[in-house]
Amino acid sequence: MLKQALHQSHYLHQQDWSAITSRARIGIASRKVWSWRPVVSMATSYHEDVVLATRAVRLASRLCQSVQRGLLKQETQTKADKSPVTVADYGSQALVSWSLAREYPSGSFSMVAEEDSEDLRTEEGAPVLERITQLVNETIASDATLDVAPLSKEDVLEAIDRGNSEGGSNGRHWVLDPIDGTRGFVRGDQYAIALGLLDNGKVVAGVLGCPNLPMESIANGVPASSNEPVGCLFSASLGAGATVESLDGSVKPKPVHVSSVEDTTAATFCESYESAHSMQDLTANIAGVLGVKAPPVRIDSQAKYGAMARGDAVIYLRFPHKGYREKIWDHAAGAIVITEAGGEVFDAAGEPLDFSRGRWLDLETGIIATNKKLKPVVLSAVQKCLKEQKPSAKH
Ligand SMILES: Nc1ncnc2c1ncn2[C@@H]1O[C@H](COP(=O)(O)O)[C@@H](O)[C@H]1OP(=O)(O)O
Ligand SMILES: [Mg+2]
Ligand SMILES: [Mg+2]
Ligand SMILES: [Mg+2]
Repeated sequence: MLKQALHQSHYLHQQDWSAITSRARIGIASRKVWSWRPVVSMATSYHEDVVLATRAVRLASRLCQSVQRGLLKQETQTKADKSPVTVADYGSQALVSWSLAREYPSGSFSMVAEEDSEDLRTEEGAPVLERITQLVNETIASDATLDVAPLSKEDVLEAIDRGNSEGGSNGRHWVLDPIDGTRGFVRGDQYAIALGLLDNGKVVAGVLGCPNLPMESIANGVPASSNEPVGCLFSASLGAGATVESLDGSVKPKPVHVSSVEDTTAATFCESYESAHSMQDLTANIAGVLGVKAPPVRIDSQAKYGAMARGDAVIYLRFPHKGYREKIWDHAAGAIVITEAGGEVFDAAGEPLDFSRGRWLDLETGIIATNKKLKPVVLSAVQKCLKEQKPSAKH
């Protein structure tokens, strides 16, 4: 409560500041950009936030790419919830947090992020922290635009822990999954650095860095080799559409749109690579009811949302096993990329995802994304299959 009250008072203060200086801020790249705004409306532009988010995600992507290239077994730990976490998860979170927070007045930055520094503060965590700090500093040093002193281990811990916000329905909060799809990352497959922005409980901007996603369509699976660059960056902000560009900047942003397929028999669907993350027997039933003929495109992480936003697949079905609670950082960036590309993301009741409730998403069984035309028929197939599911397998 106290935190929220403090946040709100900053928020009000910043409204005044923003009104006075908004004109001066536009287009000045070398100056610090504070981008507080009073209310969510179609007239509000989140362009500057997307610029900041893009810079942060690119920086973190470089660290992740470097770790994935030389991934060593001892660089993977298992968290208490049995999900793997690597030095890259921590390093990515530290870099995004550091990169964004330096643009904000002290104490006014809020971020809801997956990782925390607890394990790194133990004796066992000391060498891991050492390695993360080294990776963070190497990445910063490799960026010619950043002329800053190296971060200390304490700076890195602090940056990671800046992700401890509870989010909620008031004010502005960044939402970060530093590596979404850690299992895919460890396997050498798809993963994403997913960064969203909440304004009064609504996702208003999002950037998805997908270092292993080819710029060409993966409708027929991920090609083994390609002349197109690998590494995509999707971005979107409220009312401004969604774009894709190459992560390395060699291909400029171009608008993306979800598939316009209206006939489910011609539709393709995507889902988790990991069968432990989604009930693939249920999704196969749903696909059967819809008459989908093609086999699913199975890839890790929110890269699925990016791929869908440019039409590589028409439907995304995600039905975690009983007891799993979805987190906001696993969907915030992906959801706005899809909606700004003309699609919809909803739960089994047909409701849009509610990001205003804190760190978790409270939703009615499963997450579905598709185009607006197909929503009713997909929803009805989902509801039919859920009803027919054996009680023991139900959520
Ligand atoms: N048991 C689980 N069920 C569903 N999702 C999970 C489970 N464990 C981890 N996840 C999260 O699912 C997402 C990736 O799923 P997928 O690749 O199947 O779409 C990630 O956010 C991953 O977390 P993490 O960010 O730690 O990788
Ligand atoms: Mg994780
Ligand atoms: Mg995740
Ligand atoms: Mg993660």
